[in-house]
Amino acid sequence: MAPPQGPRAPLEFGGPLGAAALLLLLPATMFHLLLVARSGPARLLGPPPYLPGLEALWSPQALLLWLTWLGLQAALYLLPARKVAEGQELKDKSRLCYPINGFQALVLTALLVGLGVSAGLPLGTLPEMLLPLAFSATFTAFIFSLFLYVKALVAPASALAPGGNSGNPIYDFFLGRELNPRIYFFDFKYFCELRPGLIGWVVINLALLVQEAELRGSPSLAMWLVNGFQLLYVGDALWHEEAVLTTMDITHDGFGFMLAFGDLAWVPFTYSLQAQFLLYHPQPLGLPMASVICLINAIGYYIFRGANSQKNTFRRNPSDPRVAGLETISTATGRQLLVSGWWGMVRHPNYLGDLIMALAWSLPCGVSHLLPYFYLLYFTALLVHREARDERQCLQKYGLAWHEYCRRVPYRIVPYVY
Ligand SMILES: NC(=O)C1=CN([C@@H]2O[C@H](COP(=O)(O)OP(=O)(O)OC[C@H]3O[C@@H](n4cnc5c(N)ncnc54)[C@H](OP(=O)(O)O)[C@@H]3O)[C@@H](O)[C@H]2O)C=CC1
Ligand SMILES: CC(C)CCC[C@@H](C)[C@H]1CC=C2C3=C(CC[C@@]21C)[C@@]1(C)CC[C@H](O)C(C)(C)[C@@H]1CC3
Repeated sequence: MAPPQGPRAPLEFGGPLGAAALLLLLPATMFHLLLVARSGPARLLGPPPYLPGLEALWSPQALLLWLTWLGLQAALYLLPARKVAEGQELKDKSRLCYPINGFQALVLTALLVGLGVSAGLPLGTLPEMLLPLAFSATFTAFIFSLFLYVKALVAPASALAPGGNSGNPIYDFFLGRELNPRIYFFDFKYFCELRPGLIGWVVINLALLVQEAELRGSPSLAMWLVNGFQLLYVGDALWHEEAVLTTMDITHDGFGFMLAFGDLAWVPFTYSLQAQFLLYHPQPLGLPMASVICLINAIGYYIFRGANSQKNTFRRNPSDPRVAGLETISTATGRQLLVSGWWGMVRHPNYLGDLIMALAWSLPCGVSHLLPYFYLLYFTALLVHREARDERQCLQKYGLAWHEYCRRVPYRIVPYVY
């Protein structure tokens, strides 16, 4: 059994009390958003329109559907992959292998859903099941996190994450103890981060579009835009699946309730909020405004993809001709930091692009309600917090070289603002 690492890693998220509050607050916020999106006034701030009873939340059919979905995605994960990629080096100097077949899973899911719809599957009824489905996803995330917590008790110390091993069970349950929990080749964190939630988000959006078409004759332009933008985002994530192996979630964070709930419940049921809002609150959108919004999304995507690809290319092979001409700072670890190109503009250009896209996803919903802007607000808070965590880790890793980088590139996310 692995001993707890003690209080060496500083506690995050407000320690055990903060973690306990988040355990309740995150699911409560998700249900609040689901209820408010379908209510007439759609008021983000204020009490929910009603408190659902257990009969509105608990449905064996929804649980069965949810488990079938997880099973389908797990089966697609296990299919032969076009490539097997190596992850970052671990504490014991080994590297784990990951199948690169996420995009294939998206395409096969689309084919299966298409086949199902042509065989009479009532996709348009899915929006009515969102509440019990979200409840099933939350329930499974709790049970799954318990399993992960217990599994970590028998994991070797070298398999534990730097945080999440404080010895406080609530805090550790929330943050996650084991870095890469696996059963043989099946990596739970990698699977959850990119498959059931992200692909589920796209399917929920599509079901909302289908229901809107059934209700009003055809989907609105606003609904098309939201569906198109978010499909591009998910498709891009799965196309560049290998890049997720260098994100903080995979390389640093343990797998516990925060990520299990985030991946399985929060992403599909709250990231589809704009499409949910549009189904119940149709918004007029003219072609000129739609073109402006498309341009905003394109600019955001260009920055997001450019910055992420530049860093990934550089980390994989610094002498790649696409990045070889960029200016760098050497660090004591032997790794270098880019100080020109996207990473010379601000210290997190990828966050900037992501935030611009988040704005483009809300704009089709008009400006009469705050609710569709929830994602933008939450995402700004998430990225500011994430950026602070990343800066702490980089300072620890690179010391003086990081100070030099901050001096050369003073702004964090938005040039001349922040
Ligand atoms: N939609 C959503 O809900 C979310 C989306 N995201 C997106 O995920 C993507 C990945 O984000 P995230 O994992 O947080 O962080 P990043 O991809 O920005 O990775 C940060 C790491 O990049 C390396 N790095 C930092 N500066 C430089 C530099 N100048 N030169 C070279 N390497 C550098 C450091 O690691 P090292 O030096 O060790 O390589 C650092 O720890 C982002 O695009 C973000 O917007 C993130 C969270 C949620
Ligand atoms: C529930 C809490 C409020 C916090 C949970 C956070 C998670 C929802 C996010 C943490 C990092 C994420 C990433 C993506 C989705 C959201 C979560 C899981 C990502 C897969 C989205 C698509 C991007 O292209 C990406 C770069 C692959 C993202 C990686 C990080």
